[in-house]
Amino acid sequence: MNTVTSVSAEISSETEILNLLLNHALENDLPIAFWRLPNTSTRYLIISQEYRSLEKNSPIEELPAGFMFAPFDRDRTTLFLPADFIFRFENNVLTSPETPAEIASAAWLSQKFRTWPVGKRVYFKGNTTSSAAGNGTDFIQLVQKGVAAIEAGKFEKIVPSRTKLVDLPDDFDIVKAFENLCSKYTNALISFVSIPNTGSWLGATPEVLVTVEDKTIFKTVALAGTMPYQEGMNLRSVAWTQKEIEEQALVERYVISCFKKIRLREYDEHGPKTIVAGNLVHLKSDFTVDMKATNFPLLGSVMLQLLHPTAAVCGMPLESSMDFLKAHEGYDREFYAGYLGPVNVDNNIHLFVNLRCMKMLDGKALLFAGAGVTIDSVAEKEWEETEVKFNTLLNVIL
Ligand SMILES: C=C(O[C@@H]1C=C(C(=O)O)C=C[C@H]1O)C(=O)O
Repeated sequence: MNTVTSVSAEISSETEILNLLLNHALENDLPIAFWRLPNTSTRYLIISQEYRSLEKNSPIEELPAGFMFAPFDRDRTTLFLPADFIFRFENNVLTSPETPAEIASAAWLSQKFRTWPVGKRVYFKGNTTSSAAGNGTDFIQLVQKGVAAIEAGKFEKIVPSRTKLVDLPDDFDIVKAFENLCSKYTNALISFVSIPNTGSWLGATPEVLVTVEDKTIFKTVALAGTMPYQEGMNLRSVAWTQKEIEEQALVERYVISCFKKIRLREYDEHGPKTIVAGNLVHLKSDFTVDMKATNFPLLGSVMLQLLHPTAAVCGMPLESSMDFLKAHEGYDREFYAGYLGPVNVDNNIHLFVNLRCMKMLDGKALLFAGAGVTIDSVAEKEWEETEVKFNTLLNVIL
C-alpha cells in the first residue's frame, strides 16, 4: 500500500496537506473539523461523509469517534461529525497512521495526492449569513436593562453578548491563522469547523465544559471574571474586585448545583485561581470526579445536559436569564456560547464552551463576545470587556 510517508516526498509539509484537505472538504461540501487541544502539540483533522443531528439526551460515550458542535440554544439540534477520515499532525508532519481509521484515511489521502493541485489557498463560499447585531449603544442599554432586572430580583447574573463584523485581509489564510492561534494561545482549544448549511467557525476558547479522560476522570471548571493580561503580571496578586469574585462564585455555585441534582458529593474542587487566557486573565475553579469510585460511567453525558448553558455564558438562574436574553439580546447567537470538541478520539471526551470565536462570511468575519453582569456592573466597563475579548482573535487575524 502507498503510505502517506512514501507519497509525501514532494508534498511533505503539514501546511500543504492541510490546504489540500480543507480545499477538498470546502469545495465538496463535506463537514470538517480541525483542532488542537490546550497544552498539547498534536493537531487533528477529521472529514465526514455527512454530519448527523444528535438525538436529545443520547449518551455521548456511545458515539463513534468524531467532533460535536452544539448551538447555544439547547432546544436546537446538536451536530456530530463522525471521523470518517482522521489525520494527526505532530511537529509539522503527518504522523504514521496507527489505528484502522488512520490507515484507511492515509490510503485515501495518498490516492488524492496524485491528482490534486498543490499550493492553493483555502477558498470560502460566501453562502452563509448571520444576523449581525449589537452596536455599542445597544449593548450598553442591554447591560443596563440586565442590571435593572437584577435589581428587580429577576435573576442574580446575566451574560449579554454582542457581535463585531470585520473585513478579513485579502490575503487571509485560514491555515496560517490557525497556526498563529496555536502558537499564541497554548492553553486554549484552537478549532476550525466547517459544516454545510451551518458555516465555518474559527476559535480559541479557554473554557472546558466537560472532559472525560479514559472513561474514568470527569472534569469541569467554573470560569468568570475578566481583566486584560499584562506582560509580567504576577498572577498571585491580581487585584480582583468584589464584583468579579462574586461573579465567579456564582458560576461555582451553578456547577455545584448540577452535582447536587444527581446527588454527587464526591467531587474535588480547587481554586479559584487566576489563569491566563491569551490576552486576558480569568478566575477559575477546577472540579474533578473519579467516575469509577463514584460508579458514574455516564457522568459526562449527564453533566453535559445539566451544565449547558452555564452561568458563565447565560446567567443564574438559568431559565429566567435565558428568557431575558431571548427577549432582549436582539440577535441569534447561533453556535457562539454553545459547545464543541472531539468525542471518543483517543478514548477521551474534550468539550469546550465556544468562546473567542468567529463565523466566517464572504470576505468578512463575525466575532462574538459577552460579559458577565451582576448588580455591581458598570455598563461601559462591560462593553470594554467585550472589546478586549474580540481582540483575542483580532490580534491574530488582522
Ligand atoms: C462570555 C464570554 O466569556 C465568559 C465570561 C467571562 C466574564 O464575564 O468575565 C469570563 C469567561 C467566560 O466564562 C465570552 O468570551 O464571550
